[in-house]
Amino acid sequence: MTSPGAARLKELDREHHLHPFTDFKALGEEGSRIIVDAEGVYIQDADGHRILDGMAGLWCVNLGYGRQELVDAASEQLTQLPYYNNFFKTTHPPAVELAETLCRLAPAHMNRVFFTGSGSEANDTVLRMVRRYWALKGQPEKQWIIGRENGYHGSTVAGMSLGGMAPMHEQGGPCVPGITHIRQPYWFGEGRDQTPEAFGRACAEALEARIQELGSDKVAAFIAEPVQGAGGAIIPPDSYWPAIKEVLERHQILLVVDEVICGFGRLGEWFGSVHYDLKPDLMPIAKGLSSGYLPIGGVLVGDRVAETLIDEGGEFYHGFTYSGHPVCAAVALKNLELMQAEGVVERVRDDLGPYLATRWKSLESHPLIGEARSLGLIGALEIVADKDSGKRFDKSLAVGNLCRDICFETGLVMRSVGDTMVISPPLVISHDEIDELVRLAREALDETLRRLTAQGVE
Ligand SMILES: Cc1ncc(COP(=O)(O)O)c(CNc2cccc(C(=O)O)c2)c1O
Repeated sequence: MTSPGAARLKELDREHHLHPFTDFKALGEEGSRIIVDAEGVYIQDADGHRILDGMAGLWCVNLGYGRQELVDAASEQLTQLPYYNNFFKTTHPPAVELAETLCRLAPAHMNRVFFTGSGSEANDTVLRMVRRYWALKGQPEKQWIIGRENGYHGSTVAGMSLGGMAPMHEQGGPCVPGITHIRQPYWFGEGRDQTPEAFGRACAEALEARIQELGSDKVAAFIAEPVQGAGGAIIPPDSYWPAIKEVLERHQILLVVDEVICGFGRLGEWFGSVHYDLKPDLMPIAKGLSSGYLPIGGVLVGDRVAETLIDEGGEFYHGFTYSGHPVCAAVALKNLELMQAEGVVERVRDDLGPYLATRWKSLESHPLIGEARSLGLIGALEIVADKDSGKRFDKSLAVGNLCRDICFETGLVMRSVGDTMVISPPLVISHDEIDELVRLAREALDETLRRLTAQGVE
């Protein structure tokens, strides 16, 4: 059956398809963009527009589009064994080999992995494991989990509750009990009355204060992303993580480092935990694990939690139909093999990350930009109404969304988080493509400024 034309697809999409994180009515009125093809760092829509995908899909297409090796790995596994589960004391080669590979790439103390179908399911698993661990240790009252305001840990009820995004809580609440949030290390948005170093320490002191408030014997875990992604590519001050580590080491509290975005080379290391010298007890993963070609997630489990769950736990009543799905695992395994063979992570650390940092920083000279920051291949631009004061535009203007839509017109995907523009390109991007990304971003900022000026916006 031939696929309907673009116009027909848009009509059917409007009639039948409810999109994630979308104002359904507004999209119905505006119509959706049909993405039909992709190669390298580019996507192509049904109208023939070639667009540089500065977001690698949703922070996930780390190896870029069109990797035939991943297609072949899926095809071969589909032919060999399209599905079987790991429930009935059964397993299959892809799940075993992927588990071994992941544990070899993970920090030395992490030697077990539990597979899921997504990052949200990984964080649901984290919640279940944290509670189970402390019950097995004879401390079931250690129930509180501390997250951060504006942190993102998924869209299941547990993921939403672990995350600190108020609009999600207002829509999807009541949240899972026993979860509380402290301030985020967002210096540009919340800390510019202090030096970044002082602000980083102040955010860590907030963790200490909350632990004291709740009682150290009642706090089970702290969950955080190394760099907050969906919250706006929030790179913490250098003082933040060392201070957080010091607080956690003084209390018997598990550390959960959510690596769904920061994992698999995004920050120039296999995991953000390596970049920040963290020792997670639990590490949710997804996205770059398979470069987004097929859905797979999981939780890497540190020895002290794993050994308790194994030696004292008996049956752990938790799991999903697609936990360790053979085709998804086969693609993830090939993805990791290619990343290792091509030296992708090392190139982000030693070449592409530094190159992007220099080119990205040049955008800070733009009249609309208050800060241009990046780490590895994650970057953010803070759009401001006044460069000196950092004053923002009125939220009603939705300048970030305007800039995002203009980016698409100029041939670039950049994500807007409020008035913060975010990029997270594929890790196979070249210097020339980084130059093009920065040029297109500057063009979009110029056009955004032109339109605001034409509207009489100061
Ligand atoms: C840190 C983190 N943890 C968990 C999840 C949930 O993963 P799943 O989506 O696979 O259930 C995420 C997902 N992050 C995510 C997902 C969708 C959109 C955007 C955006 O920034 O627009 C970000 C994430 O960024």
